[in-house]
Amino acid sequence: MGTSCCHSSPALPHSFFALNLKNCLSLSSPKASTRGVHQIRALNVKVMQEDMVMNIPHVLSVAGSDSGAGAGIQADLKACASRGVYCSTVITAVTAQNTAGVQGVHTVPEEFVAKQLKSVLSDMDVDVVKTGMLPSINIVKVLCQSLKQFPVRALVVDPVMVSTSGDVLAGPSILDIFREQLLPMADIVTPNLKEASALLGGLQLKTVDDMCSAVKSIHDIGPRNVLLKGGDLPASLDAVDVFFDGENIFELCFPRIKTQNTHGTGCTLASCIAAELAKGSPMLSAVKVAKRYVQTALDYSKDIVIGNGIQGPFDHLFKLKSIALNSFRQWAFDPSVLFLYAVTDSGMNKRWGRSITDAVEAAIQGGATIVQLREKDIETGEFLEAAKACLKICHLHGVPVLINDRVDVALACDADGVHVGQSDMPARMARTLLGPEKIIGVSCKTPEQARQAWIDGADYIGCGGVYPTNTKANNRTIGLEGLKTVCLASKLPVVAIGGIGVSNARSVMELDLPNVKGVAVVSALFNRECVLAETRKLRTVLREKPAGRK
Ligand SMILES: Nc1ncnc2c1ncn2[C@@H]1O[C@H](COP(=O)(O)OP(=O)(O)O)[C@@H](O)[C@H]1O
Ligand SMILES: Cc1ncc(COP(=O)(O)O)c(N)n1
Ligand SMILES: [Mg+2]
Repeated sequence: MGTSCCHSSPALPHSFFALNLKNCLSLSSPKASTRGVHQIRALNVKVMQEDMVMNIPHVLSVAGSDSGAGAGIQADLKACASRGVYCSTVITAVTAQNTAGVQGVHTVPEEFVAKQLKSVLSDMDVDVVKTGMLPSINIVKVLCQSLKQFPVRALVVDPVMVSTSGDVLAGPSILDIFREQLLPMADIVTPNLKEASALLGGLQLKTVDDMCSAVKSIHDIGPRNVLLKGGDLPASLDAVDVFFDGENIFELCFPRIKTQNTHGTGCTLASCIAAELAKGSPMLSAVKVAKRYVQTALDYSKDIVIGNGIQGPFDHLFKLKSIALNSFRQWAFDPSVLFLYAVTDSGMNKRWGRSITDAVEAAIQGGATIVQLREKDIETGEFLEAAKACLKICHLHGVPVLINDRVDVALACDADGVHVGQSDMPARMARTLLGPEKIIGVSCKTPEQARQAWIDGADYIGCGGVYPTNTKANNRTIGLEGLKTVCLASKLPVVAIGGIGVSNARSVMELDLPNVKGVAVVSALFNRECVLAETRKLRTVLREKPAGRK
């Protein structure tokens, strides 16, 4: 690795910050003076009189605005936010831009760029400056002056000249000042193929070998590290970026994602590098994380459609895909789905010679309103595949799917939620991992557990065993009385579970407890020859009006 001391001060995990704040004294190194950053600090900690305060890692993006919000300042804000880093902004140009290209550029006067720079840099503790579109020579000049006046710990330069759409964002007249002033101050410069070619006087760059020699020539201009991006290599090739730290060349090679949604990849990559450096990462790690991040975001967003042009933006927060998949689902959890709650059991299905998916399909045909996959004794890979297949079937019928216990499997297959027991992952932690919109159910036997489930952000309670059952070993039966006690103590909707079937489901419903929304059933559906017929029978029983009611 190169000479920058950021390489010799390994990053520490964030939990370290939290645990050791009281023990850390004066960990911040002095800010760099004129030439970029040799002193990337390992910890974002500073001393304020007696008290320790932790600075949130901070990137300042100096870039242009993209009205379509796929690239530029908007991409930088999203990338930093998703990497957990604060991002302030200095806007150098306002572009009229969409997925078809750039329709217009309005350059901000350099005096006003200087004013924005001063506002941010004189007040806030910026760790890393990341530059994007710098549309005039004078803007580059004021930026370089500001960096000398207010040194920061790292400078990431994305020498934006040509957008992914092929539009010119800074003309060739910018090249001299880039070469003479900006690049020599940079800790890393991240040109794409066209920009690298322009920096090298029009040199043709077509292969990875070309890229490997180009990074050395660009390094000679003065930046400490060079990352030459290969997004624009022929589509038949992998997405190869070449990194050079002054000593070693690294080819960072990832499979090319087949997608039109690559608008803003360059801005995002540079912002993500800046964000990782702001957290204290060494340069190569920052670059690797950034590349992986862009790859993952592209993969998640490969099928989204925003705009009618050829180059769409991608989703920095990796969420649009799951929203699109789950679009049948109501935004708020609807407790009425607990009505006929089918819980699978791999042992039972094996005994009857059917697959999980066949069992689930039959339960849905019979009228199940929600499905929980409770697979205690199969391998994770097999569980995940079965879960994906069940999700497809259930979603076709608008039926939500929950995963028992395995939050990892729920995340991996983008299930609708999880059901956790008292000895599984705490509901509060599951909520943190799954986010606000997923369904979380908790098994409760006591009013105290029910109260805790509410505090932890659960959506419903599974209460039982109401009747004796063989499905779960050492499971205390709480009876109808126990069910009543829990229900009266809780505001949450409840599904009754444990030994419930066609013969006794009505006694549960006839308790007439307003929060009992339905019954959850394992053996009565799946330990039978015909799952479809049993589910239908149960549905009929549940739908019967209580005696004496019209
Ligand atoms: N289709 C793709 N699949 C995977 N990675 C890609 C794809 N297109 C671009 N990238 C990656 O996105 C980043 C930005 O690259 P590039 O598009 O070359 O820069 P720019 O957006 O500045 O033109 C690079 O890490 C590149 O390898
Ligand atoms: C305002 C602005 N800045 C930068 C880019 C480069 O975009 P890309 O990351 O796709 O190369 C852009 N299209 N618009
Ligand atoms: Mg690109």
